[in-house]
Amino acid sequence: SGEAIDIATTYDYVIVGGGTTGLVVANRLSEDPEKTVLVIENGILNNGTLSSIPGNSGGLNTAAMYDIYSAPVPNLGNQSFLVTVGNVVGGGSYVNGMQFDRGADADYDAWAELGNKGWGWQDLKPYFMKSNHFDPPSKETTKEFGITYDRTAYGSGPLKVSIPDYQFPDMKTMFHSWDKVDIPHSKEGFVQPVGVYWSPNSIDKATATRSTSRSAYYDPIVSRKNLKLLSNTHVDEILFEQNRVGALTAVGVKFTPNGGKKQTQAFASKEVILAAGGVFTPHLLMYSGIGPKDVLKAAGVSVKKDVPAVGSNFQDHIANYMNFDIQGLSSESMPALNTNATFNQTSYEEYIKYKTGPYSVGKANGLVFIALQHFDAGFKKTVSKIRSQVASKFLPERYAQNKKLLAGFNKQRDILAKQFSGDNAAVGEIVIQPWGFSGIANNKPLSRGTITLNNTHPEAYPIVQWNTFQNPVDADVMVALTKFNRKHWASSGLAQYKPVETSPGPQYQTDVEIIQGSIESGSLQPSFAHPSGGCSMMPEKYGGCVSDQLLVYGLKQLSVVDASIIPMIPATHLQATMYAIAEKAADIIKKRA
Ligand SMILES: Cc1cc2nc3c(=O)[nH]c(=O)nc-3n(C[C@H](O)[C@H](O)[C@H](O)COP(=O)(O)OP(=O)(O)OC[C@H]3O[C@@H](n4cnc5c(N)ncnc54)[C@H](O)[C@@H]3O)c2cc1C
Repeated sequence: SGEAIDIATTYDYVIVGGGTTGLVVANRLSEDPEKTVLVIENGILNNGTLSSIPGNSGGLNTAAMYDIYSAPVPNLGNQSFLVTVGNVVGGGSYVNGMQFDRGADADYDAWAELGNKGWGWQDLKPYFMKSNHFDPPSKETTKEFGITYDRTAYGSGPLKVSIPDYQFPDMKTMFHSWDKVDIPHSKEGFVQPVGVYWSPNSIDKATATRSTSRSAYYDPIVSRKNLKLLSNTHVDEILFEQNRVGALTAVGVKFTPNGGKKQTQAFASKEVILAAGGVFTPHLLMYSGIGPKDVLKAAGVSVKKDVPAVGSNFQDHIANYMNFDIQGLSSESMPALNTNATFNQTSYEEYIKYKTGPYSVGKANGLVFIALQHFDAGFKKTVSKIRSQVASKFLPERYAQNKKLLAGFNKQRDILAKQFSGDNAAVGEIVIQPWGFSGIANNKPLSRGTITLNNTHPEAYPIVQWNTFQNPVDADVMVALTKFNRKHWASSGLAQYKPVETSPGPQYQTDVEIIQGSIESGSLQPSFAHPSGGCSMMPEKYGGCVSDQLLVYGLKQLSVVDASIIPMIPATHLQATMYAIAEKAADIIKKRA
């Protein structure tokens, strides 16, 4: 792959992006040998072990990611942040933290409530099951660590997920430090995702390696004659044909193999399918002339269709990477892999020989997803604050000028206010790891970001603006969650570790100090690597970008299947949801053919 195609070629489907969703859709559409499918992916087929060995997942594999940085975020001290996106065959699934979980039923029901028929939890559940397969840990590990799970919550799909047999000894204390905390305790996160529970990783138990959209959906079918993957190749533009009355049909793409080779074209007789992800799908649409006309004009891109929804409603989870100095960790620990060369060496040999030990586990297998009332006694005040706000005051300027965008946000706000006042949807997240690192996240932001074009180089990386904390409620929630997590680290369940907060730091006590200190110490991050929403699935009256059939409004034969379509970000790491969305998308696309 990656070789130049000199002659224009026609396929039934051209898929832009061979990442998480792109490869799922490619697999399903090419099940019919009569249908031809071309996938074009900017990244390479990477066979390195940095990502495939689970124990390496603590850090970022930046070589397999884009080097794109955000616009300065006004409420985060005008800092720019890395926008984490995979640039590799497999996309995010190849570089992610391998957490595998889902949002609450209410998180998906919200999508249906926004007017998307067929996108509630009961509609999506079969597609979660269609995509995954779960392997439990050994009986001994299950017993020793008090792990609970329910196999029937998973299916028999291509993506292999598991809780590894090996667990760091401290995971037992760290996980069970939650036993007496007054929050729901869930036997299985895929059945009841609100509460504290054991959670799998996208690790194939049979090989003890990372399971990705490539390993699960592409490698096994690489020999299909009707499927072609062009890797290391950039899609530059979507090609449209205009009929006499001006209607636009997507007919193909322009692309260039990386390395200064010649630009060429490929044509799609049925559909061009965008799977370039939450950051680059909005970019490609705008660069191709589909987007808010003022954004396009400012960058000198000629407007083919004015679609204000492109690059609007952009969302992510907000993270606070808290850290505690702790004492008395077992000699077998994640930090010991970095500090003890002998332990590292024997662990690595154990992994290579027996596929077990510290290198066979990912970041961790414990998650806490909690409703606002579980961590904020003043939650009712927060709900009234949300309800009494003049929404447009806390949104990007474009919302004040666009009634549909504002109507869409107001509908989302109603749903969020309902979630914030109840206990059936999570607002906050705490990741349980067997050491002093304690990442927490506000999973239900009210602030909305934008993706726009670089005015001098519209073909270059887009301008990603998260707008973190534009709505002050988002900071209130983060403060409450930070205090709650502090309290947990000071509780008897963790007393044996004598934890001392190092990040953001105990010197920050008032609400204002907690936010300022978290920004200054660098613990606060605008993204949990879940950029989404920039081409949202919503009715047109709500300023949507694609319909519940995933077609871009006002255009023919152009669909979107990636994280851009998420209208409201669910409280979960996104990948399991992306696999389900892609499975459903493939069915929708097959049906209309
Ligand atoms: C560092 C990191 C950690 C994460 N951790 C977790 C986790 O622990 N658990 C979890 O559930 N989720 C996690 N996620 C999120 C999850 O992986 C993503 O939400 C998911 O992969 C998104 O799928 P997608 O198909 O929308 O986009 P992607 O998987 O990003 O696929 C988009 C693909 O399109 C390609 N592309 C873009 N533009 C072009 C172009 N113009 N031409 C050709 N190709 C193009 C990209 O190279 C990419 O491969 C993480 C993500 C990252 C980046």
